[in-house]
Amino acid sequence: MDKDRILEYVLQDLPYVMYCMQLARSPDSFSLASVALFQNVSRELSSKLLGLVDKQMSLSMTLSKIEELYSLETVPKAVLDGTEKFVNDEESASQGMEIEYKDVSFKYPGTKANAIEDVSFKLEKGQTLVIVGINGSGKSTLLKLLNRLYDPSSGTISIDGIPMKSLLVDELRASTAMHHQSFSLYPLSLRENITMGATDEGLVENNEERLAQAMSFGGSEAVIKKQPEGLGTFYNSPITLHMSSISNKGDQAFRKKVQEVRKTIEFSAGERQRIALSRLFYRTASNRIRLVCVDEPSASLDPKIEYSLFERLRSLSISQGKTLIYVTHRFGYLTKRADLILVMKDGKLVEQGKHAELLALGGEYADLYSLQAEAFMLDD
Ligand SMILES: Nc1ncnc2c1ncn2[C@@H]1O[C@H](COP(=O)(O)OP(=O)(O)OP(=O)(O)O)[C@@H](O)[C@H]1O
Repeated sequence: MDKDRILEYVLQDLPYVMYCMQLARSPDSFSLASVALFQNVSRELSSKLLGLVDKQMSLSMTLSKIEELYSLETVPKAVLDGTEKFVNDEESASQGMEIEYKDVSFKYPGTKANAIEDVSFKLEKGQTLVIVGINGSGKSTLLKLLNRLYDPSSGTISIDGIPMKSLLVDELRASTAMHHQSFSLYPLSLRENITMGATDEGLVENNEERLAQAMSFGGSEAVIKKQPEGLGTFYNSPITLHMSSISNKGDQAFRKKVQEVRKTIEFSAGERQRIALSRLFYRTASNRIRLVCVDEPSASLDPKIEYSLFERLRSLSISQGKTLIYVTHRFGYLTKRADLILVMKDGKLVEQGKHAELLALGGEYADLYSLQAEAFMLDD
């Protein structure tokens, strides 16, 4: 039996307890009518107290969630912030970002082996880099270091010739649009899920054209269209947390709205990917973004869709002068268009160059390339 029921029983029996006690103390002064009255009052009291307990519990749950949110502010940064300003205005965004890794090695905290070892390469402003290699070869790690989620264990990464560690992290991140493999969708409306990444001000609310383009480029138009509230549909809304005690009576229209919002959406992995990619395009359209990074969206996208995604990103990057880094398992179409290809193996950069140069080498790239039968079929 739960504690609410126990409390209810105790309060219901209270009049009889009082009656017996009073009877023992002064048998003449107590009537059955007063017991009935007392019972009515205690029933009222019981329901009020139960309501109060209910409210207090949902209030304390809400307060502890709020406390958790505020505690996020005090989570220490995993990397030390730099002091140098990083220019990310409209003019610099149209020039892209120069990136240089010099003898960079990195070991994840608590692990023994290096995830990447002695990696050196240079990417000029506005160029397209494609990183390839088998699973676990260190491709994602290269991007994580570039976003300063971690710092190299040794070696240096420079941006526009400045050591990355000396730049202000927030400004550097504000100039980068990054789609990680482990992206998240948040318990907000689909509109907010797409527009939340914008780094420029004043555009989040009212830029329908930019939003429509992001949905179209990211391939989420059809996914959003079939949702009951379109862009206003909540993705696994947190409303159940706060509205759990809403009564069955009350305003019908309000209850209907709450029920709509409470519905959870089931998205396939590919559909989730398309929403997240639309977020990337929305952010990329900002005039502060100088670098666009995409980490292997191929797992949930078929080859044709991945090619068109890459092509859109590439033409956007070229027309707007942004630097583009694309991590993929698929060769051919993508790598042929890259200014630079990095081939990773066991954490090492084993080959780098352009498609034709690497094919001529007859090494790792040529081996992997020859295994990509489906890429040949779809290649132009
Ligand atoms: N958070 C982590 N903690 C410890 N080790 C990690 C972590 N993330 C990755 N690694 C290890 O670092 C190495 C490189 O991983 P990384 O994810 O960079 O490879 P990848 O080439 O991107 O792989 P995939 O193609 O599977 O995405 C692997 O050995 C991996 O197990």
